Amino acid sequence: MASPSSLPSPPPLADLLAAGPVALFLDFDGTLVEIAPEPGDIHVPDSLADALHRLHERLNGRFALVTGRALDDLASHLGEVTLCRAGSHGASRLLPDGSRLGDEPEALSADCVSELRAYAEMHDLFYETKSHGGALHFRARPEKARATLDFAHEVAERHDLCVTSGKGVAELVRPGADKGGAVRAFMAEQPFTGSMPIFIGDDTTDEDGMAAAIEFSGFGIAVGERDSDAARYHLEDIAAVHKWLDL
Ligand SMILES: O=P(O)(O)OC[C@H]1O[C@H](O[C@H]2O[C@H](CO)[C@@H](O)[C@H](O)[C@H]2O)[C@H](O)[C@@H](O)[C@@H]1O
Repeated sequence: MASPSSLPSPPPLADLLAAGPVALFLDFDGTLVEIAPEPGDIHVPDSLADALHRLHERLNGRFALVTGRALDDLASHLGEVTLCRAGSHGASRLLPDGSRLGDEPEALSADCVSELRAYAEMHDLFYETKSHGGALHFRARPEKARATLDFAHEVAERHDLCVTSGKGVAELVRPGADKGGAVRAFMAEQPFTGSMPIFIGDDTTDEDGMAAAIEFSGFGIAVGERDSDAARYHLEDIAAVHKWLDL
């Protein structure tokens, strides 16, 4: 596990592009936009969507957003985009024209959602309704982190689900929902095939995306103050990400 301070800064993107075709996979919360107290509170600059479309052009279409948010939620913050994007931790994937890449994942059962909602209410947590999962947010109640994670694992076992844990959150998802799956799915498509993937992210869920980038001879860039197993490089914060990408 590498600490942020032990990882170097990445070479300039222009140098990497000059050496050969590069594909960029970008996380959203904590990488492109600042973390906020609750999921709906994020501030997304009006200029961000246009800047990402310019980046998509610069990379000749080898560009994808890969987020834990559901894609409809992403669109409610970023607007409708004509970019490759994977939501619900990589399980729900769209191409720039809006056509689907792979199957749409199933939603959680009503029973499971009721159980999660009841737990959130009882323990004063924020419950985030998601298209293909259910998230228990304990950012405002950090003392509840351990118990919430234990509860999430117990629910996952009973409902044949998995748990993804991120910054202040435990989420129930369908098995196979991870960001590595999104990287592999896009890398099998033109214009990504044969390029060197770079995955940039700030959270534990991004480690799967970075590990998948390594499978294709690429690498990961960890953002912020989190130790990383998979990253080769480090960028200090969101401003540094924007600067490196020239957004
Ligand atoms: O993969 P990402 O794009 O980083 O999405 C991960 C989760 O992001 C959101 O939660 C996180 O950001 C919130 C807003 O800043 C913050 O309040 C929360 O504590 C963070 O966990 C989103 O709500 C989740 O659905 C995503 O899975």
